[in-house]
Amino acid sequence: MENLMKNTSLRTEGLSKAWGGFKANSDITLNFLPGSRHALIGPNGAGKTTFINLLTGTFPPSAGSVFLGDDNITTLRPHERVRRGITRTYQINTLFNGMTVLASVVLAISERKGLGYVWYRTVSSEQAVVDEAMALLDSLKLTDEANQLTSRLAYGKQRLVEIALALATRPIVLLLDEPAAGIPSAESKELFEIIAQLPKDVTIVFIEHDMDLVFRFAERITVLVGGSVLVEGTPNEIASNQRVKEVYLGEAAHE
Ligand SMILES: Nc1ncnc2c1ncn2[C@@H]1O[C@H](COP(=O)(O)OP(=O)(O)OP(=O)(O)O)[C@@H](O)[C@H]1O
Repeated sequence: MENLMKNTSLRTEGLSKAWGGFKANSDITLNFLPGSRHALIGPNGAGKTTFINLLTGTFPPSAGSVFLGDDNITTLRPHERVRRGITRTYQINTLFNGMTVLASVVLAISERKGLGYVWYRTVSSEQAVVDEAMALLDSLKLTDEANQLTSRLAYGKQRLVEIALALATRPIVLLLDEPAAGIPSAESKELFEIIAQLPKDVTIVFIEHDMDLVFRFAERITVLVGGSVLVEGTPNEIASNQRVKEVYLGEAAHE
């Protein structure tokens, strides 16, 4: 199913996750504005990845709900959420070795279109799929790498291919879990510049530890501490918030 409702917003109400007695997420109520670039920040162990996992349906919440527009999607499974338009990337490399960049993206588009498992035939016969894949690669500055094996690419380029695969699902909301992790800082700035230029109808939620990147590219920032939302706001509001300075930015400065 193609996603036509690009103005749909993702939001949570009282979302919580406990592991035994430990509360990894507590009562998180957040609204991601359609088309915004929204950073999730917070100290290690603050619950950022847990929250992303609750949004994608990797595991069920202990309490609370996830809504996409008017639909309560709390009980939907991950692949059903992808079909609704919620797609993610991971902190770790999840690419298939032995495939070219183009073939990987063609496969992902074919999957979305219900043409999975016949991708060899698709490559030769479905020019539209190849054209879409090449346009996607162009938007991520990966045209020159189209025919290279993903395993041969520099790590930063591999992260971009992962974003291409996520975008191939035509997401309404793209969740990026530390997209620049492990990438040299010059390259990570380039990566974020490419992310910033992605179509404005895609809401992008990203976890990032590098505060320069966060304050440069985010339009909204949510600070999580100890599994709860400390504060949410514009970069200016976050930068001037005394509690954030005390519990997070000050701490980060001492790392
Ligand atoms: N499957 C699990 N079982 C038990 N505890 C877990 C599980 N997953 C996460 N946790 C715990 O929940 C807490 C929050 O982890 P999470 O990975 O969400 O934090 P984070 O903010 O993403 O941290 P980081 O910035 O280090 O990636 C951590 O203390 C972690 O050990």
